[in-house]
Amino acid sequence: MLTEFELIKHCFNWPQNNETIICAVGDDASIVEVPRGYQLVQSIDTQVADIHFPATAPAQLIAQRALRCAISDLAAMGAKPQAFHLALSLPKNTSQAWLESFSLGLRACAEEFNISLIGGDTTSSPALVVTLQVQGLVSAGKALTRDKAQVGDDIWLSGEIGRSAAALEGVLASPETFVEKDSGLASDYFYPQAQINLGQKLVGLAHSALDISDGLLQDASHIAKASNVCLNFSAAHIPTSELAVALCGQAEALQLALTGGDDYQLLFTAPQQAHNELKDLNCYHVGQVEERKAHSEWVLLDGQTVSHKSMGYQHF
Ligand SMILES: Nc1ncnc2c1ncn2[C@@H]1O[C@H](COP(=O)(O)OP(=O)(O)OP(=O)(O)O)[C@@H](O)[C@H]1O
Ligand SMILES: Cc1ncc(C[n+]2csc(CCOP(=O)(O)O)c2C)c(N)n1
Ligand SMILES: [Mg+2]
Repeated sequence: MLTEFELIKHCFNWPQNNETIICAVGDDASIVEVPRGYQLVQSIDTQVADIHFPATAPAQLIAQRALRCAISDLAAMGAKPQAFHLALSLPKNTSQAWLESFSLGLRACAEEFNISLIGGDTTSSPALVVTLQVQGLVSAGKALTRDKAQVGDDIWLSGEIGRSAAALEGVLASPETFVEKDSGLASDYFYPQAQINLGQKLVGLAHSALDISDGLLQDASHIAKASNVCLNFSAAHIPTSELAVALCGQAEALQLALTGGDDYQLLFTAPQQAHNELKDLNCYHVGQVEERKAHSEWVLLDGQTVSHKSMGYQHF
């Protein structure tokens, strides 16, 4: 195995092409410029082997999936990706080939989303842990947040949900066999489609937004609580995928869409006058924001209390 410093130089010090990056990999800390009129949006995301991804999945997939999941939080805030830090904790026996594959996957994904690696930290560890701090830029005061949903807003989804959760059983059965992106559900798991372009288009259009990582119902409750409103979903309008229905049936596909997580689609609310524009952006109208009566539910399905045992993924 390479030494700690050889490894950083060899795998994580590639040229950056972004004039807002003043100091990147190699110094004690990074320095970035925030252009006048913009604010910096920052988020940190940890992924642990066999909790967030199968430890035996190809390294290049682990890397790019982790970056896609992390920048999804920038999409949810309407930010344009700028830079990221990588904290990598590696088992002592990690091979150079594994590291090179991880680095290639990370770099390809960073280039696809035009985001620069500006630093990080590398340690040994009993388990593989990938932590990504990501940051992006948004016009000052314009970021999308969870706390501005208004009674009367339409509720929208950026795409089909439940696809990745439907893929999980198959992915866990043989993670090392997945190689290339295709039209199957495993691609939804390994290549979550962070809604970076849509997120920026929603600035000025949506009142509130988040990305769905834990499951629609659980994540919806974050908007409801932050905005002190009730989100009432229409089950018939939740966009499940034909592939998931074919694999596990209509009822299970809906259940996975509501509570499965790993979607990385955006859930957002917008005033009714934005309806046509959002339809043109291929978004799905899935419910209404309503007044919440004291002590009543934050999230309803067809006006009813949600009876599902789990509302989404919980670590503890
Ligand atoms: N250990 C912590 N210390 C301080 N703040 C935290 C900590 N863990 C989470 N948070 C904050 O709590 C909020 C919810 O965190 P969470 O990780 O659930 O974000 P998320 O976007 O909902 O999910 P995801 O982790 O899938 O991106 C965020 O504002 C996050 O910054
Ligand atoms: C191997 C494997 N097993 C289970 C899952 C399901 N899963 C794990 S964490 C999580 C929520 C998001 O995490 P966080 O809230 O930490 O961002 C979900 C849906 C997976 N992705 N991979
Ligand atoms: Mg999020």
